[in-house]
Amino acid sequence: MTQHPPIIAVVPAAGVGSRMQADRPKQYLTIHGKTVLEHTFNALCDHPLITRVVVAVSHDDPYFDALSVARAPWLTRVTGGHTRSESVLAATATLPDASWALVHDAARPCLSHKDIDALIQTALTSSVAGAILATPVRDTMKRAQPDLTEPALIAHTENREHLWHALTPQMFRADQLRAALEHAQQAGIPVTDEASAMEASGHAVALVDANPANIKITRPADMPLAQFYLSALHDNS
Ligand SMILES: Nc1ccn([C@@H]2O[C@H](COP(=O)(O)OP(=O)(O)OP(=O)(O)O)[C@@H](O)[C@H]2O)c(=O)n1
Ligand SMILES: C[C@](O)(CO)[C@H](O)COP(=O)(O)O
Repeated sequence: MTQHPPIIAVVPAAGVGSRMQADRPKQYLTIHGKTVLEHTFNALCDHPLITRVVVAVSHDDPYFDALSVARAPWLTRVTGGHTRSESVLAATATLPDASWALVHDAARPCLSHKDIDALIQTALTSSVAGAILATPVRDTMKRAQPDLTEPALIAHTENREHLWHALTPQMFRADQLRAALEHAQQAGIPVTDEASAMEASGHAVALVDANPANIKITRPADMPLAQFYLSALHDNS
């Protein structure tokens, strides 16, 4: 790859983890002696093209300062918002316009070096505004009827052709991402990932076929899975 603007990782870590039902936000749960957030930082910092990390932490977070990385020179801390996109916007406000923002959930610690490489390669060399890691949908997809019955009832089977799961990291020029997030916020467009904001602003975004082991820890059953995938990643590195 030729000379390019700096690539700065943005880590939204201001969530409460309500679906995890733990005694603390899931990014501070421990796997193999390290918090989920520290595993995520390690995955990003081990990559030679990532020069800095900006983390968004909740305003009343009592855990972050206790981490040994809290005062690392490569780390900038900002205060997160009420939603994930507000947290990402607060972090992108600190980035130089011409830099690349590589946004990655704190809750996805099982990220491989190979997938970061593939994402960066696509974002830097394709004629698109940016790229995201994703995995093609494997299972038959059912749309449930909207009324909340128990059990839920199938309304119809969705066509899964060309359907992908959006993962992170998601990589865009910092100035374009900031403008797209601000536009979505002002227009009241709900965005659950950075690509949604970029799409709403008319940008083309590429999908990079990634390892499905890069799960977002969301519910209690995800913890043993993440533990397994982290062991497998380290055995193969
Ligand atoms: N206001 C928020 C909400 C979420 N996040 C971050 O965005 C990522 C993905 O969000 P999600 O899994 O939904 O996290 P939580 O909000 O923590 O979980 P839940 O929805 O179960 O409450 C996580 O790394 C989370 O810390 C954030 O930075 N700021
Ligand atoms: C960004 C994300 O992880 C991509 O799958 C996801 O959209 C986050 O959504 P959530 O509603 O915060 O779980």
